[in-house]
Amino acid sequence: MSSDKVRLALLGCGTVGTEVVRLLHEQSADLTARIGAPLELVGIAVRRPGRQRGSDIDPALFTTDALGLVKRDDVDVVIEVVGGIEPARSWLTEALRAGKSVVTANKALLAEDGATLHDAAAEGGADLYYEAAVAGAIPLLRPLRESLHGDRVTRVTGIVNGTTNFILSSMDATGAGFGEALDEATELGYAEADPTADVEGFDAAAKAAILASLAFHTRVTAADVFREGMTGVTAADMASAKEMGCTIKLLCIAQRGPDSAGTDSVSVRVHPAMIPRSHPLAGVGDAFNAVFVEAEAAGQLMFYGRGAGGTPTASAVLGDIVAAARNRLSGTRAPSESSYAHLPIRPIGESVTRYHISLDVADRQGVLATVAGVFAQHEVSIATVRQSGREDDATLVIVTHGAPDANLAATVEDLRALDIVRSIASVLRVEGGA
Ligand SMILES: NC(=O)C1=CN([C@@H]2O[C@H](COP(=O)(O)OP(=O)(O)OC[C@H]3O[C@@H](n4cnc5c(N)ncnc54)[C@H](OP(=O)(O)O)[C@@H]3O)[C@@H](O)[C@H]2O)C=CC1
Ligand SMILES: N[C@@H](CC=O)C(=O)O
Repeated sequence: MSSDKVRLALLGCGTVGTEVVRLLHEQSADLTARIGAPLELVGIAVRRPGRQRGSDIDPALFTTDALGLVKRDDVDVVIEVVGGIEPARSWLTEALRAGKSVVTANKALLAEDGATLHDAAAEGGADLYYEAAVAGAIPLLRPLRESLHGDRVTRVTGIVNGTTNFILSSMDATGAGFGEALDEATELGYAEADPTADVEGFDAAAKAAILASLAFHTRVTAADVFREGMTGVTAADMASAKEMGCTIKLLCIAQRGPDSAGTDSVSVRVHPAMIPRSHPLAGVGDAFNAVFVEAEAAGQLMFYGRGAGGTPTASAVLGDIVAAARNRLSGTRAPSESSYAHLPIRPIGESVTRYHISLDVADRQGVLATVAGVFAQHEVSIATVRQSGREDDATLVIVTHGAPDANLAATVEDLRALDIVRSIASVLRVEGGA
């Protein structure tokens, strides 16, 4: 690298990439002053080079040959904002092994096979930065990776998907059902044409794996994360949550602690849950993200902001570019990521949570005793019971004390088999509060 410039290759120029280019142009003088040398964008790889990008980018920069661009000798920093596993993994391992710094927003790749990227970075003595991969603009990974390294993080609870938070906030505010709220999110440009990754929790699970890996110094992949989407949350569930002084959020929860045999382990899960309105995450509305970190010495910390969108995400990418460029000029490297702990993953069956169960029952004599008996049989303690309706049209809403997921699953299975239980309308976890 010549010390007069830091040369950048950009892979992808869509929602995030276009904003990265705009900010690089608009903030060029400030960035030069902060880094100590100018940044030069030497090429942009895309699929369709002729496409209108909505900003005045020199057309000569575009190429469809991403690998060729990565391999260019004059490239110092590779910025990947394409997404997906392949070919992104091949491009980035090639760059890192060759000693080029990498900045990526690719949560799917980091969660599925982060180890390959970290190994390639170690092999090439190169920097791998990915602040934008979780919670967009919110500075979160650097605090976990650096500021909290003297502490022991015990739990991370977050709203890390903007689309689903918009949908659930709208259901809460208007009483709308899931479909109606999703249509609104699509109209306003929050939800993608195919919202599966968001509403089924895949996006949040990838982010949860990255957060857990950093928080607990261990390797967690997307496959280790228990995942349940939020498509089953109904207007009735939201109304029930309101009656309890709660709302419903799609949460990612990563916890460190002993498993049933007393071994230090981690559990990572993504699912909708009721939380009390007094919980710090309950007030996080619209498409905002927030992450609540609990550490032994620091106590409780809250990170809040915009978790998606081209400009907020580009802010995090630019921060990483500055860090990588400074390191190259000074011949230093980012603090390496520690994954020394090798903690086992605790199965979901051992997760202890409170539950809210809504049953449609025939209101015959003894129904309550029969239902309560099933809970007792599986050692699930009942905290409250509420009945509404009469005769063949009654609803029982039961809230439990904390119980292992496996016990609750067995309870629900046995309840389903009772002829007085016509249907189980919903089973939702309850998090936060006493
Ligand atoms: N959008 C957001 O709010 C956030 C996104 N991210 C992450 O950022 C990354 C980018 O997301 P986003 O900008 O929304 O995605 P887009 O789909 O808007 O853009 C993807 C870009 O990649 C290009 N591309 C796709 N395949 C290839 C290929 N084989 N070779 C070269 N270029 C290719 C596309 O080219 P073309 O334009 O020609 O089609 C496009 O420019 C993803 O990893 C995403 O998860 C992270 C946080 C938030
Ligand atoms: N689809 C994601 C985008 C950012 O990661 C979201 O809605 O949060």
